[in-house]
Amino acid sequence: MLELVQPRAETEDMPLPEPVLTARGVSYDAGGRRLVSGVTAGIRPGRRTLVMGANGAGKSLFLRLLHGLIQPTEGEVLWHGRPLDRNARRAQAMVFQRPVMLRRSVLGNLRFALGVRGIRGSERAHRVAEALERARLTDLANRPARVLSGGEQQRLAIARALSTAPEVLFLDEPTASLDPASTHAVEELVNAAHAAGVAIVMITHDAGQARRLGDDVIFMHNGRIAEYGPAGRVLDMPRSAAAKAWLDGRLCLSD
Ligand SMILES: Nc1ncnc2c1ncn2[C@@H]1O[C@H](COP(=O)(O)OP(=O)(O)OP(=O)(O)O)[C@@H](O)[C@H]1O
Repeated sequence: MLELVQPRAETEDMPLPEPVLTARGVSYDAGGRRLVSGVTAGIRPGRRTLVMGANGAGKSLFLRLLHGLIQPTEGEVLWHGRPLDRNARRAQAMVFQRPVMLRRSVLGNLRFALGVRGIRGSERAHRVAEALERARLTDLANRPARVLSGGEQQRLAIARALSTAPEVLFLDEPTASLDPASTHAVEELVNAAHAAGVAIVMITHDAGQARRLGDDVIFMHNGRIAEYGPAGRVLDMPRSAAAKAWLDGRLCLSD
């Protein structure tokens, strides 16, 4: 029987809520290699889970598996205890390091994302206005989204994702190419989403960011979860050799 790998009540007195997403013994093979290997983990509602690990450790693949963008070779991903389906994916949103912008205005990008989910009329207008304000892009609403700066595009991508009211927001290194001010703006958006009850699953290489944002940290190594626990504990007192080495700057590649 598989044991769920998730933070025990190491520093918390409250019982843990049921995971919204569960990976059970998930493996993923491609190119004749096992790239994700036997990952078992639960993503809990209302938590910010930061996924860390060296380049090539399998972090992006793990997020894609959780979001249902790729299918496990072995094992399963469960959404509220049931197999992931199209409706489950619609209750989730994903933002990439290089945001995907439609060839439309800022406003058009927001309207489109809501329209394809059947949200129209005054509800859509309300959500668009809220997203523009949240992303601090109201003044740029009519500008083509593709001419925005990297930071502005990332704010738009996150606000667009949040406008669809997801239960889970996946972020794959959203601040990797941003300056400190833009990084701060993105972190504010992530925290606003967290305050609204959205479960956050975010990849970062930045231990400072993981300390600022993380409730939990999943540390990956060679396609496996080396460690999963409360962020402060994992970052300050790592138990796995891989996390210790990475935090000491000794683990540069997933070797
Ligand atoms: N479709 C594929 N076919 C073959 N190999 C792949 C495929 N997708 C990913 N890989 C390999 O799987 C490994 C894990 O990839 P992944 O993108 O998950 O790493 P990561 O931890 O997100 O790395 P980084 O921090 O560099 O973004 C890498 O060695 C990558 O080259």
